[in-house]
Amino acid sequence: MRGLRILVVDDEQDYCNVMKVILNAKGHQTALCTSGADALSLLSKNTYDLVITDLIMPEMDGNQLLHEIKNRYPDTEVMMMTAYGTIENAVGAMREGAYSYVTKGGNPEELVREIEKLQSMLELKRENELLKEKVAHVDVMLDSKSPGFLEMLSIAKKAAASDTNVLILGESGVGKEVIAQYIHRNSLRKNKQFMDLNCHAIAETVLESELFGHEKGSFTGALHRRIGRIEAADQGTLFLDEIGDIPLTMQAKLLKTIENKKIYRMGSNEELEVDFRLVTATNKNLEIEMEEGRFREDFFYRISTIVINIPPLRKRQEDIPLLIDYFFKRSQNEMKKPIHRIDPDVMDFLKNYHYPGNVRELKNIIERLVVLSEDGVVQKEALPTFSQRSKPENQASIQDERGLKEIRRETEKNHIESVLRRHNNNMTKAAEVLGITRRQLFNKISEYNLEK
Ligand SMILES: Nc1ncnc2c1ncn2[C@@H]1O[C@H](COP(=O)(O)OP(=O)(O)OP(=O)(O)O)[C@@H](O)[C@H]1O
Repeated sequence: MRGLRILVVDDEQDYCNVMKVILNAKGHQTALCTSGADALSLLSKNTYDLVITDLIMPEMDGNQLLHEIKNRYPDTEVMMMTAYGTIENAVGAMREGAYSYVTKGGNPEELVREIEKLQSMLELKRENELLKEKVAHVDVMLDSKSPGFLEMLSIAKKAAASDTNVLILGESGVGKEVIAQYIHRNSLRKNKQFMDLNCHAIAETVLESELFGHEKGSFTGALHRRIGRIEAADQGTLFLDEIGDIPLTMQAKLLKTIENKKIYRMGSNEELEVDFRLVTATNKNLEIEMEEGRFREDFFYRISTIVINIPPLRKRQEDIPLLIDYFFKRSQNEMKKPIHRIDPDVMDFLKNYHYPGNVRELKNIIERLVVLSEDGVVQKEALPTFSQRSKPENQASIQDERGLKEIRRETEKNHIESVLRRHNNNMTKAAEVLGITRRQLFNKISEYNLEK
């Protein structure tokens, strides 16, 4: 079991010191202070799982301290220490939210047992939260008939069993996060936290605070202490998506963290030990990023002990029918809209489309089809506009040689057409959705020769 972060509060310094020896010997991290005011000051800077406080102290007594703690830090548990003869007070404290009480000067085993009970309870609480999270994420489809995908899965499974850093590569929407979670679920860390962070387009200070956390007041706007993702991933898995987007300075900081397994929250001198497995992902070509000086080589070698390449959906055509079936079932369940007929043209399209947006695009198209279905029937008119126009055989837009202007015009035209259709040609509504005036919309309609 993971040791707890404990704060002992007692006006007798010697007693505090003895407690520290006992608690640290049991694997806990113990901090000490000799008054309620000092305790509150420490609590405002550090996080503790448990405060063990003497009941009788000058100025602020244990009950007052308990009251403050429960008000300000409801997740921190409090244990009362009480001398013989004041047990009633301690029982009263439990009514106020104290976890339990122990007799001061009694057998230390009593204290150790109480803390062990608390550890089990906290562990259970954490596992419960994780379980809830997992149920939300576990709904994926990894059956496959594609040799490339199956080989990738087998590498992922082997990687999961080790504790090495994994880098997942693949186009946008292929399921990099899905595989990161698969690795976590198949690893020894599966009962601990899976913390993820998408590093794309996050300002550097925000990214630093997201990763490392910060103390209250460490920068303008830091109104509260915040635990960073790295700290929260302790004993679990940290998944950093879009790793190719993080600035060089942050790469250097992360490299140091991976090597030392230690962090400081922003604005704090307290060194925190962290133990996590790092999984990263990107759709960028990191070799080019390194050549062009945007990605550190030493960082690359650290994070890429095992590299997993997820093939794009167009290279695993044989899996498309499985995924179609899976997403139809899932969408029907989620939306409570049973489907009993799918227009054969829709199926034909779904099976032959080249899915530049990969599994995400397939999933979105099917969700759309189910939303737009009427009386359990999926009509071909419900397909997105681009797909009604392009026949499967001319969908190879990877070799599209048109200029940007033409592409922009086509996208604009298709989008206006689909918004108009969705709103039954209601010009006011469509103009509002498109963010233009009615007059501008009229002009676009005549420019693109769209039928109203
Ligand atoms: N095998 C799968 N089973 C179920 N859903 C999947 C599967 N693969 C991908 N998806 C779904 O497709 C969407 C995209 O997946 P994911 O976010 O993992 O892709 P990604 O490669 O990380 O994308 P990006 O590069 O844009 O971050 C998600 O909604 C995800 O749930």
